[in-house]
Amino acid sequence: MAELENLVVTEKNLVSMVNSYLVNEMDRLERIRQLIENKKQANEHVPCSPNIGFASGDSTVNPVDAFLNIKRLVHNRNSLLGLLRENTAHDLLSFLSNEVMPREVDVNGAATALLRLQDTYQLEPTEIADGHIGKFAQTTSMTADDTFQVGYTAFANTDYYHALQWLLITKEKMDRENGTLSERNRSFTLSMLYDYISYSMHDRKNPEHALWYSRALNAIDPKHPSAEYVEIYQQIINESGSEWDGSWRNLPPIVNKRPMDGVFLEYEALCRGETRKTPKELSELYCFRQQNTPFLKLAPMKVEIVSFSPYAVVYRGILSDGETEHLKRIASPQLRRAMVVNDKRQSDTEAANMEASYRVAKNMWLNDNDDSVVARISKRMSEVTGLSMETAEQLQMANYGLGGHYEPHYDMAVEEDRQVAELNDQRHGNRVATGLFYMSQPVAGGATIFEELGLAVFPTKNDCLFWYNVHKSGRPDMRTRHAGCPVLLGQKWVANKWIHERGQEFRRPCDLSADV
Ligand SMILES: O=C(O)CCC(=O)C(=O)O
Ligand SMILES: [Fe+2]
Repeated sequence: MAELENLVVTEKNLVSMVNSYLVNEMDRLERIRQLIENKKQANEHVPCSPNIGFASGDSTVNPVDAFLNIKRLVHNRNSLLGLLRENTAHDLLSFLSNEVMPREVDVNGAATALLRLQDTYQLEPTEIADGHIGKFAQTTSMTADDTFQVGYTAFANTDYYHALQWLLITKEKMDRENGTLSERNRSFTLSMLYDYISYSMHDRKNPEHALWYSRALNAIDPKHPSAEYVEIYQQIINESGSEWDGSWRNLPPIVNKRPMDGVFLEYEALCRGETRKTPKELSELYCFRQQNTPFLKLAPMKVEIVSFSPYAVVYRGILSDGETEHLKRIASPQLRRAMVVNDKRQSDTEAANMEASYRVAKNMWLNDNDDSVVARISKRMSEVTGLSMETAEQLQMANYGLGGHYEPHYDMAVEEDRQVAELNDQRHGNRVATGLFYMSQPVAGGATIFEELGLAVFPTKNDCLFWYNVHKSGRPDMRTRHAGCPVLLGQKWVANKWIHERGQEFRRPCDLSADV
């Protein structure tokens, strides 16, 4: 998202580069035309034969003619070769190969992001297709070609639930657009559309509709490889005892329920702000001004408790606008696609730093030694939390992508195994606490949610959400499972400060009871 503004500039640059390419290219073609024109005129003044100079038979071999002809031919050949080889597209080609230019995978990524937003925020696909982002914004309406791209992306990912929705919208839009957009201007054909709808209908258990579209495909393109499915669908219908009479009017209603496997319903509800806090629980929460150190006496911190157990607070206004903007400015050029460590969903051999669809963001790290603002923030964090930052990680800056999110996860290592042992050896113990700084305020979406706690915190710029990931005993607190919801509208920038166990022995001592 941080790069989208640059893309607008990129598009403007592209237009001006294509324009100057066209001017150069027309000039080059004109020079080729003139060369041939001159040649034509020159030929008119030269006797037809034996102008090559080496004519056989009885024609006179005139050495001067021969010299002139050879010279002219060589000269013309070189000029023509030079003009043909002149590569005026060179700059344009290298611009188009530049990594800032979006590629096919980005179109697919953006389409997948729309589908994620549709599910999480319970948006109607028809509304999205007409350019409505919930109640938040109205933008350009999509054409049949646009909605086909979304449906096709889902289809290619074997997500037939979304594919069916978006392909049917495409069909409807196409019927409405008839005449204004010819097939030549579309990236798909009617056969493709009927083929994909038919298969999606079949997958979503609508055999009558699958047959209907298969027949339609057969009618327009009898040689299409999928046209033979007509018989298969007919058989499925016969075996199902369907009472359909074969007419369009009596087609049964389409069924297309969202498949629920791998769906985090709790997560999505919290993202929409449907928290599970009772009025009583809410009434117990409070805010206070923290003034327990000499520094804080001079500059009290506004603290808002959002959960008592595990302890989680929001430090209001812990950053200034100037600091936030400074950090985003220095981070922007270095943002790279975020990797996840030790991915549990992969086999051990693949477990390394990797991209994952469940974490869609770009990030980079800022070191205390590199920048005085970064160092100042660490110091302030130590002041308000009472914890040592000696063993904390660098500040991780992250900018979420289109529909960017981070699915439910723990920040600390949760297994009493090699992972924790490694952390103890090299990384100063487990991540005892997290400070999540909000560096921007998305217009909609992008909450940080805690599934177990039924808690959703919506980002507010310059604030920091802080919580303990482990009990005082050092045991991981499994209630801290949390997620970053997809951004519906606007920008989401965060910065993570992960604080480690070593150095906190006297600041947060072990308690007599294990799980406090
Ligand atoms: O962006 C958020 O709200 C959560 C981010 C997060 O949990 C993380 O980066 O570990
Ligand atoms: Fe996290």
